[in-house]
Amino acid sequence: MSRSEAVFAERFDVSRETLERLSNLEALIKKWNPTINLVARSTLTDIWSRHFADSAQIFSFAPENSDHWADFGAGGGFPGLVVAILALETRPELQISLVESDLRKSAFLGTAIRDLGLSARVMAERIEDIAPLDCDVLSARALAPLPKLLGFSEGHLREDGVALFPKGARWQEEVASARENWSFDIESWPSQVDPNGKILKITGVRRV
Ligand SMILES: C[S@@+](CC[C@H](N)C(=O)[O-])C[C@H]1O[C@@H](n2cnc3c(N)ncnc32)[C@H](O)[C@@H]1O
Repeated sequence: MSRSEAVFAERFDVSRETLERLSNLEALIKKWNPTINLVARSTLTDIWSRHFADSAQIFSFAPENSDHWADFGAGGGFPGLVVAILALETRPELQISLVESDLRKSAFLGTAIRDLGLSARVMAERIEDIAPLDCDVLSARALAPLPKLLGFSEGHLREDGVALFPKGARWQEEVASARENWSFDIESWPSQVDPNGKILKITGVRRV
């Protein structure tokens, strides 16, 4: 086991099977990345601490009784594929929808789901075009500023649902800007991978 795998395993207390699936995902990302740029090349040597840990911390903030998780702009599968891997053993009933409009990236997501034996569906469409998802957890990493994310959540996130958005150093500006048109409750936790970042947990989203 590599040092980064060992650190991840200790931090998130996951099984050997989960580690093996994450290792297989790492290999798939490295294989596909030169052609479709799933993650920044500079982070390829750091997939466990930059991408897997970031996704796993988001998973840890979701309510345990949630039943439908949607990841918007899933890209190379962060956090959505990692959520599907972590859910496989701990929450096998969780329905997972990965929305990704780029056809090559959505093909990658489909291949990863099949090869790793995961349970998730890929929607190769623009968020603006999909039918209401009726999800109770919505995540999006590196997709858009908060006001736009709240617009995306409208019509998809249940009234009592939870949005989980990792944000960087300017998160407070994004929250202030979102307050101009939206009312919501917010909790935030320091990100374990970005010293200036936060994980935002947003509930009770309504237009004002
Ligand atoms: C910067 S990438 C982030 C990918 C992934 N969430 C991550 O953190 O590694 C943003 C992704 O969102 C997708 N995307 C952007 N706008 C979208 C839209 N309107 N509907 C669906 N996907 C979209 C892009 O194709 C891209 O893969």
